[in-house]
Amino acid sequence: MNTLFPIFVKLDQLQTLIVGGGYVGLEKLTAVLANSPAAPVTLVAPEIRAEIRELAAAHPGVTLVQVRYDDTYLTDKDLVIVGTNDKAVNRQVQADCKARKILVNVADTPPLCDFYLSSVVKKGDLKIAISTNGKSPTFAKRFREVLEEMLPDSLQETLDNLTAIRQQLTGDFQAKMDRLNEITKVLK
Ligand SMILES: C[C@@]1(CC(=O)O)C2=NC(=C\c3[nH]c(c(CCC(=O)O)c3CC(=O)O)Cc3[nH]c(c(CC(=O)O)c3CCC(=O)O)/C=C3\N/C(=C\2)[C@@H](CCC(=O)O)[C@]3(C)CC(=O)O)/[C@H]1CCC(=O)O
Ligand SMILES: NC(=O)c1ccc[n+]([C@@H]2O[C@H](COP(=O)([O-])OP(=O)(O)OC[C@H]3O[C@@H](n4cnc5c(N)ncnc54)[C@H](O)[C@@H]3O)[C@@H](O)[C@H]2O)c1
Repeated sequence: MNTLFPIFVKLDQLQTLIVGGGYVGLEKLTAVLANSPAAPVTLVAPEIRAEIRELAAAHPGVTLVQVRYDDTYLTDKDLVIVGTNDKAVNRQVQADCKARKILVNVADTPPLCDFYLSSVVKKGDLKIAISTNGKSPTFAKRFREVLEEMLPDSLQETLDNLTAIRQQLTGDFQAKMDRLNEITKVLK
């Protein structure tokens, strides 16, 4: 049973720390910025890949700190993603986060994660997050590609129309709900 509870997090209102500046750091920073381009993110690592520097140059919310991790970088952080090539460092960051009740993702080490990243399908305002419960990230990626292909670009127009209708509807809560359910029946 997949007991993970999906939520959509406002990363542009939170402080995120990424520890590690290699391929994993790049992958996770890319995932964060693809969804929340203005998110304040600090990335700390003694070596930082050139692609990460390019991303940081294009995203003013990103701060790069070229030093080894120490726990002072957890001050005022809400969310941490760690993926260094030193397992002892990864474990230490996880323990430091637990002590401070900060949610942490240890990339590639599911038992140490408080949350997983998901594959994300985007069509305008519609966003679908895919989890395989950690069973196969590759399946999640492929399924994202299938859904991206399947969903029409016109979906945004549908959402915009529904927003307009939603704002114009009068009556009590139940009446509005009934009307919106009636209008969207065609989707079933
Ligand atoms: C969805 C996505 C989001 C993202 O990272 O942004 C994501 N992994 C992605 C890709 C990917 N990751 C890996 C491969 C190589 C092929 C393969 O192993 O399948 C590929 C494929 C590729 O890159 O093509 C390696 C890998 N990943 C994990 C392990 C450890 C293990 O399984 O034990 C290992 C083995 C490491 C090793 O061998 O040492 C673990 C996790 N990876 C997760 C998320 C979480 C579960 C998500 C779920 O429930 O499915 C979880 C549990 C934790 C986490 O990292 O958050 C992103 C696709 C984005 C997209 O394109 O849509
Ligand atoms: N790259 C992948 O797709 C992938 C896939 C599966 C598993 N992994 C595993 O994930 C780990 C990281 O992979 P990678 O490809 O990003 O490695 P990498 O060698 O490209 O980068 C490692 C990063 O960790 C940083 N680092 C090391 N010690 C640190 C410290 N004390 N504080 C802060 N940062 C520190 C380094 O400076 C570097 O930026 C490895 O153990 C690897 O085996 C990677």
